[in-house]
Amino acid sequence: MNEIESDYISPSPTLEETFYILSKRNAVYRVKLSEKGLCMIKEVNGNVKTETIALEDIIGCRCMRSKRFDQKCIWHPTSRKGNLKVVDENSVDWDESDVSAYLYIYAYVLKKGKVKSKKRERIVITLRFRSYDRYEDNMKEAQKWKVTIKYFMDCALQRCHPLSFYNSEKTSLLGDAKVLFILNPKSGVGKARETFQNKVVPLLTEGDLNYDLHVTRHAHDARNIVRTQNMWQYIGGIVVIGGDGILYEVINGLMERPDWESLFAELKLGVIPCGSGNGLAKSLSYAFSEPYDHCPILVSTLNVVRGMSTPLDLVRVETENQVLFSFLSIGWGLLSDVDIESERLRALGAQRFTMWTIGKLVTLKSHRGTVSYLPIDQESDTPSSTRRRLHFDSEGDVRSMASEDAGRRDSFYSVGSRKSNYLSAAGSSYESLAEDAVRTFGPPSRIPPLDQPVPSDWKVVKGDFVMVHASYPTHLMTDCIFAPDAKLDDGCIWLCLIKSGISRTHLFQFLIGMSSGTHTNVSDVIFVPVSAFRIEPETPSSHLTVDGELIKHSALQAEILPAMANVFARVQ
Ligand SMILES: Nc1ncnc2c1ncn2[C@@H]1O[C@H](COP(=O)(O)OP(=O)(O)OP(=O)(O)O)[C@@H](O)[C@H]1O
Repeated sequence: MNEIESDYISPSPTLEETFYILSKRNAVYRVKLSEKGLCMIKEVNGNVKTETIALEDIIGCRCMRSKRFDQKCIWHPTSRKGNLKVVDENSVDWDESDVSAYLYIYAYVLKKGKVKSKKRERIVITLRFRSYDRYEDNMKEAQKWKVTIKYFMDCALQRCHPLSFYNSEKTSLLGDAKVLFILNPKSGVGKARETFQNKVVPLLTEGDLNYDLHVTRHAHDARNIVRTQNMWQYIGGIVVIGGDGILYEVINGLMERPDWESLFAELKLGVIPCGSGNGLAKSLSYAFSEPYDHCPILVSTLNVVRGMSTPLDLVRVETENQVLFSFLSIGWGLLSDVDIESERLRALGAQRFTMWTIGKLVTLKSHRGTVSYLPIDQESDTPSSTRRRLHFDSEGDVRSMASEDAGRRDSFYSVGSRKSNYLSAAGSSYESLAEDAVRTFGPPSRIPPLDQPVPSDWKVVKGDFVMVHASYPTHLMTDCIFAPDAKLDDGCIWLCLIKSGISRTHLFQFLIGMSSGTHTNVSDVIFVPVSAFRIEPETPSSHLTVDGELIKHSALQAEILPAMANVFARVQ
């Protein structure tokens, strides 16, 4: 046994079978299945070659039977069309003369190379079982392999989420839990429906995912759905097919439920990027070194089909008239103005941001106000991995918090009812949330209310600002690595301040540098990790955005909620 083989097979393979290649004389495949994956040892005229498929690259398998008589290959290591025709094991359209059963195994393996040529490549392995004279017996063998592969995949999921909901008796197999997909047909350039049908559904079928699809009919539809429907039936997760705006709706809709805490602890959230910015989808792939740029939809869908998740920081945002929850960014000034004002160029996709930024630089505006923040000393502060996740009781009190930072329990209840902000988008209808009907739950604040001064250990900067922007994951958009050192659950808000004295050269360097992450060191740019901050604008001269969505202009403060959500990601 060589090194690769022993690595894959130790301690011992669970299933092992020998297959013959009819088209090649004297060629034999020994296929072994263990909890680490598949190991295929090919022997041709005494030469031995070993190929392996790691379990984490396998997304599913299906049992089939033949449709036509003239099959000859026992396995196809590529997606090339052979002359093998098969039908589902339950189909009536089968060839009675062939007693073989087939197992199709679907895997997406990483093709390594230079950064740009790195990609995930589809591999379909077809095993033909025909040792017995009766189809039923051969199918039993194929089923045995299928069940074992599914069992190993389930064990891997269990190892990743040992304390999950599924440990209870409610669901026997992790992989069987249902996923809700919420699709925004208006996101990005308006191609989400086609993308879902052509690129996502085939992967969901291969992964045998149990799911429901909801296509939004208007803005706030997603928010209403997750607030009012039984989300416990979607314990497999909630996945948006759209941009960051639709995920923002889902997160805020969940926070409007009395059972928000247990849902955030159990539910996995996901995004299939069809928007213009797609900041979170890119950040998730970047965090796990996945080749996103080559095929964003494939990489993001694989995250969902595999079912693994990782914790994600959220941010609690309080304005004078509402409490919101954010996963991506908060902005005031230049970048927010570009985001909102370039909406009219939506048909251009992500290009709209670049074009509008150039225009804004010609007539650069500044905005008067005060920005205060509580810096994080990264040397001495507790690393994220050892931070406790806070727990809240049904009244919003913090249970496991130390007494010196006891929660300000009623900060969000004072908000009472809140009017919704409606963004206009051509061709859509809008449905208002009934006033008084919606109440924001979610974790309480641990910082002083907006109408009280900030504590003495906060830093205060007054004056005219070109922009104030904060991000928690790395990427604001696919091509904008705004917080290069961010981790998904580092407990940091990465805050950037640019005052109006900055030269055009430095501002230009800053904007260009955002695509590579070098902007953080440009002169006259303050870039600092904080756990909370406050913006008090003096005049409503600029847009205020949360996760790229426009909110009513007002004073605002934000604080980090470490590891508040769980998101689908390529966790090993
Ligand atoms: N059916 C619909 N018609 C019109 N607007 C909708 C519909 N469904 C959702 N919306 C709204 O569309 C807005 C934008 O959606 P989304 O974030 O999916 O796309 P995007 O703005 O192109 O992407 P990104 O946020 O990444 O830039 C959201 O604020 C959402 O409320």
